[in-house]
Amino acid sequence: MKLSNNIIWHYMTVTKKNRHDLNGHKSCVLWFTGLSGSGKSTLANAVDYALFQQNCRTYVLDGDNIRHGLNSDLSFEEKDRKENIRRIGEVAKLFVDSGIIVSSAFISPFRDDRQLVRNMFEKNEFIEVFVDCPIQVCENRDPKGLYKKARSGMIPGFTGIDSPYEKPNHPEILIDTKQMTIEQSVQKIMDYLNEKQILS
Ligand SMILES: Nc1ncnc2c1ncn2[C@@H]1O[C@H](COP(=O)(O)OS(=O)(=O)O)[C@@H](OP(=O)(O)O)[C@H]1O
Ligand SMILES: Nc1ncnc2c1ncn2[C@@H]1O[C@H](COP(=O)(O)OP(=O)(O)O)[C@@H](O)[C@H]1O
Repeated sequence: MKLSNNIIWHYMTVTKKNRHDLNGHKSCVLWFTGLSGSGKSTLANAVDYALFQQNCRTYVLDGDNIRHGLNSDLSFEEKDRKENIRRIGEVAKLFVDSGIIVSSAFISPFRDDRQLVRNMFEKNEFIEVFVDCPIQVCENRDPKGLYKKARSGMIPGFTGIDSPYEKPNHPEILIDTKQMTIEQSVQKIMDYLNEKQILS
């Protein structure tokens, strides 16, 4: 059932294109997805910094941070993860509409949910970055001690242990953080943005 009837879209005078022209670059979302500990937050932060250094308008949306506020009512059950990603997709869309280059760092374990977000955007605006890293490596890194807790049964439904992660089939960018350094990864992403003429 549609909950909101009689709602009519109001078109604003300042367009997304106007904002791109003002900023000197286009806007997009770099959608980092991968296991906990794969390096999503590290890379989102590093790319954000690299872009900021080039005078780009940027922002990071990070799973842990958003779950402290906007999505603090959501759990890690499948239906709540779905709602988590849907809301972040909508927030990212607002940022992209405002001319900003968004780096989002959410596990976003389900293909359908990522596809739903992709469908919210225009062509070339949604850039899926698969932060690929074997679970053994993530578990060795265990930057927050969560794998240890999950293995001891303290966090039921932990992604990669007893909750699934569905790898992207055709990500725009694949980063193997077992093999690549943070600097190499940032360079690969910057090269992609330049190649797609997002930064010009
Ligand atoms: N059950 C379970 N499974 C996975 N992760 C868990 C869980 N419980 C808490 N955490 C912590 O929450 C962070 C993931 O939040 P996300 O919003 O990115 O998850 S999701 O996209 O809704 O699946 C995740 O952050 P990252 O480690 O940065 O990925 C964890 O720190
Ligand atoms: N090549 C790499 N790329 C990204 N992170 C790396 C890499 N090598 C080691 N790390 C480390 O792995 C950890 C990844 O943690 P984090 O970025 O919080 O991952 P996630 O956000 O996916 O949970 C950090 O401590 C980071 O310093």
